Formats: sequence, C-alpha cells, structure tokens
Amino acid sequence: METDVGVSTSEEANGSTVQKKPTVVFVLGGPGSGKGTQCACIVEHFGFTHFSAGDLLRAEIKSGSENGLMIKSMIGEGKIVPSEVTVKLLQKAMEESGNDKFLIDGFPRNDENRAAFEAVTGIEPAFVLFFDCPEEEMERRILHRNQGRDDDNIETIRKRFKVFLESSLPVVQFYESIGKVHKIDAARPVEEVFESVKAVFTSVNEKDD
Ligand SMILES: Nc1ncnc2c1ncn2[C@@H]1O[C@H](COP(=O)(O)OP(=O)(O)O)[C@@H](O)[C@H]1O
Ligand SMILES: Nc1ccn([C@@H]2O[C@H](COP(=O)(O)OP(=O)(O)O)[C@@H](O)[C@H]2O)c(=O)n1
Ligand SMILES: [Mg+2]
Repeated sequence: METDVGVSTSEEANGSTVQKKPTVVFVLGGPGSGKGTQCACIVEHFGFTHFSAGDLLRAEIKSGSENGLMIKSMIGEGKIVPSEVTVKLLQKAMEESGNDKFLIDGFPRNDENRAAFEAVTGIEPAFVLFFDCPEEEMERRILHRNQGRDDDNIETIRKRFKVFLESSLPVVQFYESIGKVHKIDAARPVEEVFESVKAVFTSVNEKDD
C-alpha cells in the first residue's frame, strides 16, 4: 500500500487538486566515499532534508527497540538489514519532517531495498548521486573517521566492501541503465567534490524551470 508521506496538494486551473509526490534523491557510494559529508553541504545550499539509513538504524539500536539487537548484529557483520525495517524508518522520518525534498543516503543498498521502497512509498528517485572512490581511499577515510562506530574496524570494513561490490553496485548499475545516475569522482578534496555536486543540482533545477 502506498503511503501518504509528505504528499502536498496543489490547485489545478480547473479547480481539481493534484497530489505531488516528494522529491527524493538517493545518495550512493561505498563505505567512506563521503556520502554523509556531501549531504551536509547539499542541505546547506539546496533546502533538502537529509536522512542517512545507517544513522536511522543506529538510532533504532539506541532507542532499545525490539529490533535493536538484530540490527546491531547485522551492522556488526556488515550485512544489509531487512528492507522492511529500514523502509519503515525512512518512511516515518519523511512523514515527520514536514519537508518534501529528501536526500536519502546509503539507501537503497540492494535490489530488495530498492523494490521495497518503491512498493511501499510509490516514490521513484528524481536522480541518483553516485560517489565513485577507490577502495584504498575509502579504507583510509573510515579508519580515520573516529565516530566510535563498532563497524569501523578493518575486519568489518572488508566485509562491507564485499557487500558493496556484490549487492550495492548492481543497484547503481540499474539506475545507470535508466539514465538516472550522476557519477562523481569522490577521491578529491571535499570542496572539489562539492563543486561537482553543486553543478548537478544546479543543472537539474534549471531543467525543471
Ligand atoms: N573528499 C574527502 N576527502 C577526504 N576525507 C573525506 C572526504 N569526504 C569525507 N571525508 C572524511 O572521510 C570519512 C568518511 O566520510 P563520510 O561522509 O562519513 O562517508 P560515508 O557516509 O560515505 O561513509 C569522514 O571522516 C570524513 O570526514
Ligand atoms: N540501507 C541500509 C543502510 C545501512 N545499513 C547497515 O548500516 C551499516 C552502516 O551504513 P552507513 O550508510 O551508515 O555506512 P557508511 O556507508 O556511511 O560508512 C551498513 O554496513 C549496513 O550494515 C543497512 O543495513 N541498510
Ligand atoms: Mg555515512
């Protein structure tokens, strides 16, 4: 069943109302590619609300929810949490936000994530940002991240890279096949990466005008 998340209505010239779906941009890239960092910059410049699927899952563990232990053990193994859980958290966050423009970071991470989000919300992404970064650089960044994350250790990092290659890259390839991916070279300093990101949002806005 489709959700009414963030749906706003507008008056048509003939007096009927049309429902407008929220704008969603998926922000994808390997662990440590800089998704969270760039999303913070995008929020400042383009009025989006940012949700990181990983952050929502970590908050769910902290809240002491009944799924907490399962989520904690899956994150510890670098595995992808069942979509049912993650999509519900994203849906709730969007409903409570009051905004209708969302950056969703670290999701969809596999085809099940992708299909479940579309089935539950009825929303397809406006486009997908893909941060392309070599594994050695991502590894270096994660090992210096210092956010106290249990999964930022070398053993789990390797597992996460494997899951990224096997399950997440195919999702990027799917969106590429329908022309929705903007690929960004993420192996540059934050400001340079953001220049490329800005160019994408600006050109998309211009097309919409
Ligand atoms: N372009 C960059 N160059 C160097 N370090 C970066 C860059 N972007 C992010 N970082 C750092 O790398 C680490 C991972 O970034 P983060 O945004 O958390 O990535 P992700 O959300 O994709 O895992 C953080 O410590 C961040 O400060
Ligand atoms: N869609 C998602 C996103 C994250 N996760 C879990 O959360 C972990 C951390 O995700 P994250 O997006 O915060 O990690 P980074 O890519 O930011 O390093 C993943 O390795 C998965 O175990 C998930 O199961 N499903
Ligand atoms: Mg992140």
